[in-house]
Amino acid sequence: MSERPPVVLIGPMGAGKTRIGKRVARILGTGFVDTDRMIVAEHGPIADIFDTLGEPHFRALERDAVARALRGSDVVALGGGAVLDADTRAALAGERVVLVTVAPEAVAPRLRDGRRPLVRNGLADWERIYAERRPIYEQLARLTVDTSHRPIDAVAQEVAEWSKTAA
Ligand SMILES: Nc1ncnc2c1ncn2[C@@H]1O[C@H](COP(=O)(O)OP(=O)(O)O)[C@@H](O)[C@H]1O
Ligand SMILES: O=C(O)C1=C[C@@H](OP(=O)(O)O)[C@@H](O)[C@H](O)C1
Ligand SMILES: [Mg+2]
Repeated sequence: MSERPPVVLIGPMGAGKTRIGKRVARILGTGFVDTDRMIVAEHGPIADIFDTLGEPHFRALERDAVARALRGSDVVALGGGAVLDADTRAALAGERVVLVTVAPEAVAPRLRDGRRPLVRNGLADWERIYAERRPIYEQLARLTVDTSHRPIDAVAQEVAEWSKTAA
C-alpha cells in the first residue's frame, strides 16, 4: 500500500478501466482496487442493486466505496458514473487521474454482457450518457488514453510509465 494518492482511472462504460487498471497495477507491482467490485462483493450484482433499490441507492454505495478506495490504494478503477458525485470530483482534483476513452463502434461488442443496467437498451444510451459526462471527465483527467484500436497491454504500459513521472 502506497503513501501517495493513487492512480485513478475514469471514463465511460466499457472503455477498459477495470482491465487496464489491473494490468497497470501488475506492471507497477502494486495493489489494485475496482470500486464496482467492492460494491458487488459487499452488496451483490450491480444490476440487482439498480433493479431492487434504484440508481440513487447505488450512487450512495458507490460514493462510500470510492472514498475508501482512494484512501491508501495504489491503482483504482472507478465505475463510469462515480464522477457524478461532487465529493468524488473534489477528491480527484489535481490527482493522477487517467481518462480511458473508446469509440462507439469499438465499445458496442463490449457492452453485450448485460452487466451494465444503464445501457440495456443499446448504444444510443451509451453515447448520450458519455456526451453528458464528457466535460467532467475531461476536466478531471491529466492523461487520456483511447482503447479503441490498441491492445490492453500497450495502453497499460503507457499509463504505468506516465504514472511514474506524474507528480
Ligand atoms: N483494447 C482494449 N482495452 C481495454 N478493454 C478492452 C480492449 N479490447 C477489449 N476490451 C474489453 O472491453 C471490456 C470492458 O472492459 P472493462 O475493463 O470492464 O471496462 P470498464 O471498466 O471501463 O467498463 C472487457 O471485456 C475487455 O476485455
Ligand atoms: O457509467 C455508469 O453509470 C456505470 C458504470 C459501471 O461501471 P463501468 O464503467 O466499469 O462499466 C457501473 O458502475 C454501473 O453499471 C454504472
Ligand atoms: Mg469497470
